[in-house]
Amino acid sequence: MPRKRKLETKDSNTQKSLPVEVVIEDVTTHPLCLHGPTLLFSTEKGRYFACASCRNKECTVHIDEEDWKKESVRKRNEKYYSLIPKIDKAAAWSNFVEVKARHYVDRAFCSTCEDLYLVSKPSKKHAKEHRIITPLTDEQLARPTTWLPMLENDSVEAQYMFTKKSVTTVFGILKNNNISNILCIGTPSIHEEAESRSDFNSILMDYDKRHCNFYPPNKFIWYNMFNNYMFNGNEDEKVLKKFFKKSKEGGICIVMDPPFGGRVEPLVQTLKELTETYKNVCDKPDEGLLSVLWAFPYFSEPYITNMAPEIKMHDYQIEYTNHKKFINKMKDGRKFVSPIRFFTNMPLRTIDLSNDSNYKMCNKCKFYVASSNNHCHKCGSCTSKNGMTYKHCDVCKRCVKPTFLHCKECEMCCQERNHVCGVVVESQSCFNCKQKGHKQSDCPQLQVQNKKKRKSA
Ligand SMILES: C[S@@+](CC[C@H](N)C(=O)[O-])C[C@H]1O[C@@H](n2cnc3c(N)ncnc32)[C@H](O)[C@@H]1O
Ligand SMILES: [Zn+2]
Ligand SMILES: [Zn+2]
Ligand SMILES: [Zn+2]
Ligand SMILES: [Zn+2]
Ligand SMILES: [Zn+2]
Repeated sequence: MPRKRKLETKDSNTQKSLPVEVVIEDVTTHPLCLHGPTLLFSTEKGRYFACASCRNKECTVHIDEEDWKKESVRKRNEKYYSLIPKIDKAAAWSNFVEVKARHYVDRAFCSTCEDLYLVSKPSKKHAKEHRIITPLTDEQLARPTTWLPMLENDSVEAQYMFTKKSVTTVFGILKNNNISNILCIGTPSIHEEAESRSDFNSILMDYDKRHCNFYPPNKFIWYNMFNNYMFNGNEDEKVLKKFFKKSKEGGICIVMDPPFGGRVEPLVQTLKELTETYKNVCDKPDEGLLSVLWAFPYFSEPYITNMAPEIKMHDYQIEYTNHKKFINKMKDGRKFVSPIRFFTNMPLRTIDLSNDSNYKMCNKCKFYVASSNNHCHKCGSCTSKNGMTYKHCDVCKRCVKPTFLHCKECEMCCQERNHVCGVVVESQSCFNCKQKGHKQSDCPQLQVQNKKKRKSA
């Protein structure tokens, strides 16, 4: 009798083992929610439209695909045309100019109202309990990420800022690729740095609309990266197209750092749509995907390379200033290793880490890898993903984490600690699709293929 297998499923959108897929298609005909067009999700139980914003629990729009065909449902959804907020960028900019013209002690920002104002001339009364930040120097106005309170709602906006060192690494990579135009998606600290330099031109697209208080209308777009939605519509489309046109001659790169729980499929779709716009505007029909430097967890690698094979993962461990979870993990005394890596379609050899003693040049791979990474001659690559030194298993014919041991019963390498034969552990990945939580023999991908084969036979 076959042993009963327990499959742990986790109800998060981190794509660990949740059988929910995003259907990739044109979203402009989808129902709306306050965050722009919804995405179409597909599960075993059926397909439905829901908020595109990553794990947004506050947004309750949920419409079954079948119901969307009904006139009454469509009518009810129309209200969102007028409900979706817009921002007055011109007014925000003239306010900034007025505030900037005054002495720094007169400048203040109310974090509760998201309002930049003059202490001597408050535009409205800010209640006692409001969080006021004052004074504000020129330097602070130029770098709001250094003092704006972080939005730390982990599920939706989770803001984690790059350290200075990581910012420097990004600019080094861009320089090595002759890039002078940066489309910053969810990377305000890269935008700030670019704006402070004369050799770069940049635009920020972010869901945090507080940034509109500090930039002229052509430098910031209030944006949802999961459905490629610009809240100010046509006005923003023109701004983006103008930016693309201007970058026709110099190189251009998208530098993107999505919230960590974000889904890969809609993000890749966004990259493709932005590339299409660029190609049309700049009349470059034969260009491939725009250059991209995308910060994301290493365990997303199979999903990203599956959807966009030209995007490769580099071994650089991106550092953040305020990752609470990161810092907590360090309490047990172990050296903390950031799980965030760069994914890029630029040549990996252009990531020069010669000044960083935590990295070494692999002469076989021809790019920098973590010093702890070992080049495996059997696999033909530096195989570590998570910063540990992996070891090769001759039975599985691949390198595995050092905490794994080959189990004859399970016919695969399994986490050594607490291993129970037959129980598939969340952290184990399938040899076929690399997804976690099931073995190759249970791979849904292979089952679909087998079904198709059976049908055609
Ligand atoms: C992990 S932080 C990255 C910050 C970056 N490391 C930096 O130093 O500039 C995620 C960023 O994406 C933005 N963001 C969150 N959800 C978004 C969405 N749906 N669309 C666009 N931007 C979003 C956040 O406001 C934040 O700036
Ligand atoms: Zn206030
Ligand atoms: Zn190597
Ligand atoms: Zn190996
Ligand atoms: Zn093995
Ligand atoms: Zn599988």
